[in-house]
Amino acid sequence: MSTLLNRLQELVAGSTVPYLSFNRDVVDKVGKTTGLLVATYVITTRIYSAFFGPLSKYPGPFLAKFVNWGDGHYDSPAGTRFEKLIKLHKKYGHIVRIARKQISVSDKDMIQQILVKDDLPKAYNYEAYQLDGHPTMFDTTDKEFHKSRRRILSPAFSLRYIGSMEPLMRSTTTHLEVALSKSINEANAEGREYAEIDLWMMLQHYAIDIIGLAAFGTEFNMVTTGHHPLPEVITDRLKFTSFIGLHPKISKWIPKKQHPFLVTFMKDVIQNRIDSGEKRQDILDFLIGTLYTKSEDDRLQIEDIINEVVLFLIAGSETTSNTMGFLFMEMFKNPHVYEELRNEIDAIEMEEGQTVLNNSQVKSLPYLNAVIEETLRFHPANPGGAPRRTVSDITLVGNHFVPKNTTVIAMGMVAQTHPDYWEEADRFMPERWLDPVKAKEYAMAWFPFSAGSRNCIGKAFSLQEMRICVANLVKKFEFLPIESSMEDAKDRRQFVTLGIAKNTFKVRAVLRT
Ligand code: HEM
Repeated sequence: MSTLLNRLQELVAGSTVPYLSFNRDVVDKVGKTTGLLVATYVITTRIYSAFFGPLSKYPGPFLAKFVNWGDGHYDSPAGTRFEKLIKLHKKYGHIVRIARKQISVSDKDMIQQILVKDDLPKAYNYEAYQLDGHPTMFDTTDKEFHKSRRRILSPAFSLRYIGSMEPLMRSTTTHLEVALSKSINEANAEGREYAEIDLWMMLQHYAIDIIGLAAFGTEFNMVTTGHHPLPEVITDRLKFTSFIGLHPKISKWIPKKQHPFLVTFMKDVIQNRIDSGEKRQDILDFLIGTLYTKSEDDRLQIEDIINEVVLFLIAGSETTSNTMGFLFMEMFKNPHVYEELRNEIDAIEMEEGQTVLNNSQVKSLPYLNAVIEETLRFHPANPGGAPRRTVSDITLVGNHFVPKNTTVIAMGMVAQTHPDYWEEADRFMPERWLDPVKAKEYAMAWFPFSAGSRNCIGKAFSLQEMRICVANLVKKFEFLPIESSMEDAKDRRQFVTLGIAKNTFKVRAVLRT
């Protein structure tokens, strides 16, 4: 009783010291206990998930069992994440646990299941690409949203429509030939037998000119003039986009706005198109059409249109030009392939008055198609795989259980070079595609354009462009490798699209007579 009285007297006298120290003790104890409980919970659940959880049976790097690190973890040096994943698959097999809640899969049937049969939605890291809160057809993770966008844009990729793109592909090919011939003639005038040209850059300019015309009827003239501010801004964006895509956690804190130059440029293009009332039936036309649609769900805002068009410029340029660059590299490494292709193309005569081979002359050339397919097998534009997420528990072919909320990467690049599915898998061998029965079988393990509802909408477009460009270049020019360029080009990097570290590939070019 007297102690209680003493305490009361202390408090009344304003001495709060004992009171506070009593509280601090309690707080300390509660804090420590809570901390201990949380730590115990985290450690126990991590240990459980690492060694006993449903993903524990899948092999992978030891630390990956515990940490849910982002894709950036494997991306050192920058742009080489795909090489790390390939190595992990070589070491651990078709299913690798690459992070606590992430697996990478290279079994062809499982990939078909993930992308086609189960059609799993895209993983949330795609959202890092979204600008100003306006998702595009490529980066949305919402299946319904995607369906509606794809429906709007599909007509721009119908075979008939792509056929109508042919004249612009042929005229851009003519520009490319003129630019190349000019360099060669200048070199000859200076007494050199050949011109040294940057084939990589020339092909990039070519693809940008084509997609600029196809997407919104704008002539960039990159092939002729060598520069235009819009593609240059887009190239910068691509590097930024690649970084944020790999580091989605950091990217949450970075404001993601469309580049002001792109906004102003595109707003002008859209406004001019609306004011002129011109109907070009290009991608922009289909997008502008949505501004007047009755259905509110289908009505896009200007920002949506800008982001979609920019997406097409990105998705439709380096993917295609870099594939053609790799194709020439492979032909330099395999001269018999170059010779075979040249023979096939030389057998086609130019028609009276014709200066450029057209699509109907080249679309069914077996060897040309085989060389393109084989190039895409070794150098797919997206070698880092397609990340998807499980929205419920699933069982992959062969009874491999994968729980809900797991990121599953469909690692097509590994499947399409795996000895389980390919004879002489490491050899660049276009001939393998010439036997229709075998080709059908191989196609089941070939994913350069992905598969399922999120496959590449531009596949037919890019194939047509590559056939026309490669056939005409092979027919009219002789390209010869430069050893140092070939050596440099071995360093491949993926910044959204697969490319080469130096972004330049010099070759010697001669006019064929
Ligand atoms: C060699 C050329 C090309 C290759 C190898 C290629 C490859 C791919 C791949 C693998 C995807 C899926 C990406 C993912 O799941 O993250 C994709 C999607 C896409 N591609 Fe391509 N692409 C090429 C050319 C083009 C062209 C020329 C265009 C446009 C004209 C284009 C437009 C798109 C779009 C819009 C998507 C997103 C589709 C969707 O989610 O519905 N691509 N492409």
